[in-house]
Amino acid sequence: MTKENFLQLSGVSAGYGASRVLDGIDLTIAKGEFVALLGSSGCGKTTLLRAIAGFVAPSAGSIKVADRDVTGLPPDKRGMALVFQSYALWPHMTVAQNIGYGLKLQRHPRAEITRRVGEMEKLLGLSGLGDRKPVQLSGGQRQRVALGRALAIDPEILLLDEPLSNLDVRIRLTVRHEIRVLQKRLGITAVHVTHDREEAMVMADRIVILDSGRIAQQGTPEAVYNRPASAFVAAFMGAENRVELWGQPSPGRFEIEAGPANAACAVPLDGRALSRGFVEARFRAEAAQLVPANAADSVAAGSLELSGHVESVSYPGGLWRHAVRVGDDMILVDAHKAFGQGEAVKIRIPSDVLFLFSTPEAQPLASTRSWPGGAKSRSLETSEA
Ligand SMILES: Nc1ncnc2c1ncn2[C@@H]1O[C@H](COP(=O)(O)OP(=O)(O)OP(=O)(O)O)[C@@H](O)[C@H]1O
Repeated sequence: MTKENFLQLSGVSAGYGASRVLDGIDLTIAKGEFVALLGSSGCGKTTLLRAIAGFVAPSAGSIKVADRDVTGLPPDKRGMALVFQSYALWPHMTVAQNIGYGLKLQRHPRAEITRRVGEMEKLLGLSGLGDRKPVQLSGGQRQRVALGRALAIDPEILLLDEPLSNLDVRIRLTVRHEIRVLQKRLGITAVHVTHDREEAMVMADRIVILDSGRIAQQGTPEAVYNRPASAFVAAFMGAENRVELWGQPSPGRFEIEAGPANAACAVPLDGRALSRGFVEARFRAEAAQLVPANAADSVAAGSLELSGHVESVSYPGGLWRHAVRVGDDMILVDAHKAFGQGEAVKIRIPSDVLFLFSTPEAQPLASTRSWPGGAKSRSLETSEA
């Protein structure tokens, strides 16, 4: 074993009865790494965490910790601790008894339990609260007790199942930070299930995005945010605006042809695997620039320009949000100033924040193409990129 493959899942499939939830998961986690499992509801995050913990038996594949095959081991023999969303504290026990619970089960001497509980209370800022019952604590304090109970048994791996989702937003930000600092300080390996993108981004060293029981992409927060590998990941990471374009690769560039609502442009390929045909373009509301339709300045090389009309304007805070009708699509664009309802506008998207993915229909070569909505291409002037 090296430090890099401390926790190793190979071909793990699992499900409930006849329904398969996880499909051949290969995942390697380094010692001391904080990995977030991110995905929409029902994609299998919790099932994966529970398979690692030993509460769900894989139907195929293996799970190893430091080269030790733990696939067939019961949860308490895996050197892991699980923290739930619901805290799962014993209501009749004090804070100290709750924190010491796992140690008591492991039959540690009473003096050692007292010492370890004291350490945990100090570590988690719970000193002085040892005699309280969970009902006498705030949500954030309760979650810290649950964390203390998990850490008290000195696990090699900490598994966190949406531990912050019951906390109000302000407390969540604090506890999020506390968990991260603690995890780094203790050098503990952590796997954190969440459906909150921002939480995964700020806490994790690496994000693993699941889609229907498979890994859609994994990488640093920066990598999955800025270089999504698929339209699914792009949308999940906030690039919800979507338009369909037609283009073809040329050396080093992807030439996008003018369409009913877009000007022609040439986007640097930058290693993207794109084929001739339709592509799905995705971008974030804040990544695009909104300008009046009659703006005289020329668009930057490689930027995509779309034309449309403002349908509605709102102010969610910080920037003005515009819903812009572009052909059949509704595109959201943020801007520092508000444009008028009905105003003709252009949306400019620089190439580095424009994600392009070939669609399944990308391959066929058609001499005359019908664009969605029936309009033929070349209804906009071609701008040189
Ligand atoms: N005990 C169970 N018995 C049968 N099916 C289950 C069980 N637990 C989960 N499932 C199903 O397995 C699938 C994956 O569930 P899982 O809890 O792993 O998803 P998740 O990604 O954690 O979702 P969420 O974010 O909503 O918690 C879902 O379709 C769910 O209905």
